[in-house]
Amino acid sequence: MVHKAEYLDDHPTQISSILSGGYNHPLLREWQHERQLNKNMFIFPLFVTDRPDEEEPIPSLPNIKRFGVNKLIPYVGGLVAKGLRAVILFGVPLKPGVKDEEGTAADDPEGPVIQAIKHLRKNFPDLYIITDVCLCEYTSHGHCGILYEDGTINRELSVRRIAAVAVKYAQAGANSVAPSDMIDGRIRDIKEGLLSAGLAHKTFVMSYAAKFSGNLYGPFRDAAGSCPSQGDRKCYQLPSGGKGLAHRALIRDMNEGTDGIIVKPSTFYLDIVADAYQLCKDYPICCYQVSGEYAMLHAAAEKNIVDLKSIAFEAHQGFLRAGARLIISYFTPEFLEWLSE
Ligand SMILES: NCc1[nH]cc(CCC(=O)O)c1CC(=O)O
Ligand SMILES: [Zn+2]
Ligand SMILES: [Zn+2]
Repeated sequence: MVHKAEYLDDHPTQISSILSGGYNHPLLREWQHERQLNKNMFIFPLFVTDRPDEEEPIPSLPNIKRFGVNKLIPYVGGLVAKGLRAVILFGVPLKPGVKDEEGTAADDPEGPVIQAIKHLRKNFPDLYIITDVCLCEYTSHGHCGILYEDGTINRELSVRRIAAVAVKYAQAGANSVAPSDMIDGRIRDIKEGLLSAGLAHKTFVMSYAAKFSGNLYGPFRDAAGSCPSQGDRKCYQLPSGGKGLAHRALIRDMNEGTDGIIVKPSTFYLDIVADAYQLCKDYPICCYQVSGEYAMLHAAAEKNIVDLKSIAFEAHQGFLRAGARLIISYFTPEFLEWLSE
């Protein structure tokens, strides 16, 4: 067995152990990045409500607010001026009584998402609009699909409904649809729906292909009011130890015709991101730094355990290192500033 390159035997000074010459200058340190963080990689999550004048902070998500359409446009305008390229929309229906078993409100033409798509499209023609597609914000039970009487997911009805919602968002002007339920077969139904609607050629299907069920979605569920009233999502979203299952889910969504791949959460799942980079090498890989990850970094910064800006760079550089090309991040407004400095 060989532990040492042969030529080193002639060099007792171990010249190959001297690495610091490669990073002793700030510019050199940047040259060591295979890829640099860039404004065009960032996708900003927006919570949109059906109360047009609402602008409401979310206590567990520092600096993030829920917006009604009237407040959304000026807010997004400020970010577009700083270089924002893409957003992902999450609907938050607040009107009492709109939630039902089937999530009917998800594609209500007067509902928050379709209204937001239309206003954003009109005001910012170049903004790339992705819509999260899920039923959990709209169902009375808070699950991501339609349920059988025994509370388990009715796959057939769920994916049909999710596909119908995705098509409505694309018809309203969304550039991309991102189904986040993880129910088998929804990518195929969405693609077929887009094809029948004549929209498949201009809609990017970005699947949450490896979405793990876990402890990091709490602040989001506060923001969106989408916590399941009974049970959890463990029967349709992956167990945290499920590396093999994650691979199979990535392959499933590629076979069903997805265009892009999201891995979520990110920081605790960088091995899965790296695996996706190999397994889905012909697809753009997107990391979603979820609400819990974001909130934890803020909490640590408030306790002076970390410096917020440095830790945010470190985390996001980790996503790129693992193989991500896109990042859904609540830090997007900060990065638009930081990357301008
Ligand atoms: N299914 C909807 C959805 N899409 C993205 C997130 C979470 C994002 C975050 O925590 O920032 C969720 C919530 C969930 O699965 O409970
Ligand atoms: Zn050996
Ligand atoms: Zn959901």
